[in-house]
Amino acid sequence: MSGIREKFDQTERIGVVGSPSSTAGLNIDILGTAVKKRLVGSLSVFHYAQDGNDHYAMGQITEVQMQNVWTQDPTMRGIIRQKGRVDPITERQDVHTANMMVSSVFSEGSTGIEPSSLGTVPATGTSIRLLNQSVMESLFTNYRDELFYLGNAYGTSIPMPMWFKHFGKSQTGSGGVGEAYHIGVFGKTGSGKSVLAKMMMMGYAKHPSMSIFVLDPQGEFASDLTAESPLRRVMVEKLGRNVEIYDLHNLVLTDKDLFKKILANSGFFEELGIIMDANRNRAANEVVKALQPKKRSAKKGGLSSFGIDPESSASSSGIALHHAHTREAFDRVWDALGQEQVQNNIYTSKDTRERLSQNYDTADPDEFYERWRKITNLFTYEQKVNAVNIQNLVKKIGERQGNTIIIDFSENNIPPDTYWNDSIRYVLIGEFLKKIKTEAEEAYKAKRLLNCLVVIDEAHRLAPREEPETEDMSAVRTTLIDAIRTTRKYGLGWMFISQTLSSLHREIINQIRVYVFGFGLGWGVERYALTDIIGGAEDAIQLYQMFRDPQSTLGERVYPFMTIGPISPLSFSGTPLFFNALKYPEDFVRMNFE
Ligand SMILES: Nc1ncnc2c1ncn2[C@@H]1O[C@H](COP(=O)(O)OP(=O)(O)OP(=O)(O)O)[C@@H](O)[C@H]1O
Repeated sequence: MSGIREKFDQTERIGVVGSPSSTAGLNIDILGTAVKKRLVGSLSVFHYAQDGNDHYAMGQITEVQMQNVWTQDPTMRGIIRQKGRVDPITERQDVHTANMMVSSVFSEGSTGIEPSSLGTVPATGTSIRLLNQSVMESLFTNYRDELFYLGNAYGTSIPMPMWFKHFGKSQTGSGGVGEAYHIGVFGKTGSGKSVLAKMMMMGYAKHPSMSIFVLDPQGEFASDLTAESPLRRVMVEKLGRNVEIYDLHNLVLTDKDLFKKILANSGFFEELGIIMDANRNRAANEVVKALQPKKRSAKKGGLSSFGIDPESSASSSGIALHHAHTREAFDRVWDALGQEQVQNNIYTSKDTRERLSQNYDTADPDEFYERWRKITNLFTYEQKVNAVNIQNLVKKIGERQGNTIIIDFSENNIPPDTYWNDSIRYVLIGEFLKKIKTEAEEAYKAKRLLNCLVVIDEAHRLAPREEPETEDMSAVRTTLIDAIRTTRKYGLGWMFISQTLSSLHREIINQIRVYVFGFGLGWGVERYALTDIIGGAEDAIQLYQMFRDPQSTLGERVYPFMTIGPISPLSFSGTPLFFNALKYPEDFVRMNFE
């Protein structure tokens, strides 16, 4: 036997089961010896018999109440008002009660400790004790290698056991779930959510078979991994993972339609007075046609050689997209835009066509070439270190398991000669999302699970609840929602990091399985959104509202979180758990990697 009963008997008794209680929530009468303890958030445990076996039920104390009926009597009130206290009554007659939310139950049978459930309510008078590390260790001996720590139970110094199982098929000892979880990490700015998301990422990174892909619009993960940071030390030195970081200095776009889209939206045509969407799109088509092989001289490949055949660029037959940045390519395009037939294709009405013609004649080609070069630089391999296209980059998560790939889309990492704006950022992210989804589908068709976590920072910008302002943003939102709906069963999970719940698309929130809430969502619209998710569990909301803003605390900062979902052996009933994040990096690295 595990000796758990002896250890249990040695733990501190804080109260007894009181009445009324139910399997959903227990009422606890707090013992006089425990009323001066900080109990809210404490992990507590009780022993009871169910189906002839010893059972241990665990949970957190969510609320402590005090009542003294004597002091509510009007006469007593009067005396207390004058004297401040009535000795036999004030304090002595105080009755403290607490609510305990049971989050997990284990039974001790002949085969050892096994998960069970609270199938009955223990008798009044059943002792409630404070869970200590020694009991916890006995309970989880079988899972010891899988446990991972993000924090201590709220308001205590007891580490809260958690686990981050990979998304692949379960092999002996590797504990895969065989499907992915979508995860949401929420909290207002400064609540510590980015740090927590990184800690969770490291939890997953412990599995050598799991790939991690980070879409990093702020460059936060990238900068943390480039420098000699704790994150880098853990990922590279301790876990021996292959970490690759890419930004626009490396990325090469290859898609012809993407080129048309970017060109049409780049302002290039506006400078020629081509304003309306439809006309700009037609103009972009004409540009692409101009780069294609001329019909009479086309010897090989025709359309299919466009953008694919690296040898074709200099030939008169066509100019490959990755050579479009050359002056030769531009001259050909510029020349085409001056032709009457081409202008006819852009504008059907005579007036507008003539205006275009005039604008063209007075335009300075050198100036236009400068603009052209910045756009086409997105599509070239030249002068790029480790040049890689989106397709090949995404393949890295499928071809070799255990890769960690970070794509930095931040403003401060744009090469000087490259055209860049928010719209392109969205278009690029959209391309990544589509390719990632395809990669997962292909793996699944080949009877593999991708076993990959995609981390998306600033998720509310990519999938806002309100209708996005532009078509590009709207397309990204649709792609993202579509991807997360379908990829779970392919072993592809998404971790969304966001400052808000209320402005993130509902469909994303609905698909999330593991929620982590940091400080700052307890009021106004955020509170509504939160209540919606946790099903109106008032106790939990009240405890969540006691969280203090880490940015305005005196002394050492604590970063409190509430989590719901299958990331802890302490919670398989879906009840929220409360913890304070471990001090990062010191305590976190020591607890998990040393
Ligand atoms: N567990 C922790 N231990 C020590 N310091 C922490 C911890 N969590 C966060 N911090 C510190 O608090 C600050 C804010 O944390 P973080 O960047 O994670 O917040 P955030 O909620 O992601 O904010 P933003 O939305 O602005 O990115 C950082 O300086 C970080 O180093």
